[in-house]
Amino acid sequence: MDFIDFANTGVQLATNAGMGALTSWFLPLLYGAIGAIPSLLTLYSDFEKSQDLISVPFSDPRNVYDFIVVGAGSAGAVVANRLSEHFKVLLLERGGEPHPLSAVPGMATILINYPEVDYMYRSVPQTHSCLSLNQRQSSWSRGTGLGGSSNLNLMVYLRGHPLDYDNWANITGDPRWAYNNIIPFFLKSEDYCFECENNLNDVVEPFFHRRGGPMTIGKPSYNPLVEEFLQAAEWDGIPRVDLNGPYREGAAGVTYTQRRGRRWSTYRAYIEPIRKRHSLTIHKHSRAYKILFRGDNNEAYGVEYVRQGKRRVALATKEVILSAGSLDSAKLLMLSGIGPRDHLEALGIKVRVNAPVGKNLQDHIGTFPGPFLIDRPKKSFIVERDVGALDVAEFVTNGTGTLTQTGINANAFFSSFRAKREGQAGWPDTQWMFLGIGQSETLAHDFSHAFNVREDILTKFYEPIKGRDAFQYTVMLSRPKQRGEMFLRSADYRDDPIFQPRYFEDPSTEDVQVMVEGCKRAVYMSENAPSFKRLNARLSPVPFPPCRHLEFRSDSYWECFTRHYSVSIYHFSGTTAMGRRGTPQAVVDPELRVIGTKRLRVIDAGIMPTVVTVNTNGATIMIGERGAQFVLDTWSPYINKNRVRNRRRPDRYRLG
Ligand SMILES: Cc1cc2nc3c(=O)[nH]c(=O)nc-3n(C[C@H](O)[C@H](O)[C@H](O)COP(=O)(O)OP(=O)(O)OC[C@H]3O[C@@H](n4cnc5c(N)ncnc54)[C@H](O)[C@@H]3O)c2cc1C
Repeated sequence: MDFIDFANTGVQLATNAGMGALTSWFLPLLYGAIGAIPSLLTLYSDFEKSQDLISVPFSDPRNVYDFIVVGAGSAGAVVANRLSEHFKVLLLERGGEPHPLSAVPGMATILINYPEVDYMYRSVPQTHSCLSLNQRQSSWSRGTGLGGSSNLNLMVYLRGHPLDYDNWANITGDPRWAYNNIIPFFLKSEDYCFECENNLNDVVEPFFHRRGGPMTIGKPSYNPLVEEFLQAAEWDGIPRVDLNGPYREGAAGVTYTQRRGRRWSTYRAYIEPIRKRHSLTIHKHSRAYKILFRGDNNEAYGVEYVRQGKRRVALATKEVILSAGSLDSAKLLMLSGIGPRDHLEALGIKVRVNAPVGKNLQDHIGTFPGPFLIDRPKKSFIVERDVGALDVAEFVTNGTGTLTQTGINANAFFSSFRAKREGQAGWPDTQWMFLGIGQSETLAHDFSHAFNVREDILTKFYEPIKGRDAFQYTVMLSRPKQRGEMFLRSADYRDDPIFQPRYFEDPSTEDVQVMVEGCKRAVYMSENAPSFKRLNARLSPVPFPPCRHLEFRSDSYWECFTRHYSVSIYHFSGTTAMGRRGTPQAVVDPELRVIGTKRLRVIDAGIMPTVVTVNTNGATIMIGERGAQFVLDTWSPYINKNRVRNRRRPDRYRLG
């Protein structure tokens, strides 16, 4: 019984008991339930871990497979599925089962930054950004368990701009990464919910969508203020488009990885349906810490890992594939002797390949201009008003209603002064995520918890307007110029790496100026577009506390605001960048093989040579599909000889 079945039973009982009575005591119950989240998470994860422990055999079984895939996240789940259609695959995953609460989109922001579901990495203290964050450290969340960060993310599904991929094709010299050539891999994964289109004015390009793939994509049934936002964007010159087709600039209501209102993680899409597949073995609670190599040409033949506290070795007769995410695949490579020579030698790690691992680290940084107060009541989403017993019932029984949204309701992409000056007006470098959320009681606490922002500052900023209908934006720097880097803290795999993003440290200071322009444009549009004027939308009069000394709304105010209230949008990439062999940034070649080794690939968000200009999950799933196909093409002569195909296990999934 999953969470939804469990909740269904509860709702049935509650309905029988009389829904009116339920509604009156629901609010205290809701707050109680939110307060109990840490205990619920711990209880579930302890239980799940001990259940898994029972399944681990005492003696080592023969641990030999065709392929070992390390990490079952957005990309790894795809790779394990596609390869195990034809070959014996071991999928190693550091975490366990996805937490049942993660199925509820309305819980998404609340669940971030708990150790049971999130590795909770932190950047080093920043000097030009994140100034109002605790210790000036950006929160670098990473999802754990089967599904990885696709269990924890805010579910926005966007593929990216055509030029993102044409640029990759240029960098790699490989036309297979050009937009037109990767579209089939987006389509391969997609199960587009055409019937979820709930706004007649939205644009959908049917040619760029299909039904029937594993990954269901669609629009949530509840999307506050989105039509007003899209009309405002049009008024401001940003047309309505299908943001999952080709566009120059454009805006659209949000598309989520969602089926029947629930989160549709890569676990749900790619792993759950094939858990009985005979050729797939899953070892949960299994953390890889070293790749095994043999010979002078660094041929990978296995992985050392710790499973439920015990050291294990697994062998791969064909390839080892790292899909541990951009931060952990890079870490694993460095621990195994592939990385910058000086750095590895300083830690006493034997260098196999001197490679720029961790050097090209990129992320998207965001800030939150607003809130914009509105006069029409009940237009925005306010949790204590808009989530009642009936809403829970609606979600559980129909998969509709207020709980089907994560708080991000629409997106728009446009080009800043810099993009225009550089002749790239058709390749947007700024994103607005539109948040139709009002000023809930717990907003300061929730944002503080999710993004590591100082709660005292957010309380002063949001408290005076508590309970008001409102909306706000996340402005995101889609094409940052600055690059960061990551290092190992030590040669001990248990230590978190050191992450230095260097947000806003580009010598030109234009990264922050692009953000300032995005904030000012959001204010102008929100206060002047007719669709928002009808709601009397206006910027809250409360200035951001650390920037009080500056003229409110001036350029210097917005720069201060952006430097203080800046957070990671969790789009870490580029640490194991693909490129032409022999070029300084390349860690993997265009077929994702680790340069300087044999039988070793990286297939995850780390291979992006430049971060896509949109949220990264969609691109990472595509990388999983594209990468898996490279592997299958390499080993195609063996495919027909393989008999494991399509056989199913009698039990739920094989233990051991
Ligand atoms: C809070 C949050 C919100 C986000 N919101 C969005 C959004 O709305 N839309 C969007 O497009 N993108 C979003 N993203 C980004 C997106 O989810 C990621 O880019 C994407 O999931 C990365 O996929 P991946 O396969 O590279 O890594 P992951 O999905 O992180 O998978 C890595 C997996 O490897 C496992 N692992 C790590 N180390 C080891 C090891 N040593 N041994 C074994 N297993 C290991 C991990 O447990 C994990 O399961 C968000 C991310 C976060 C964290």
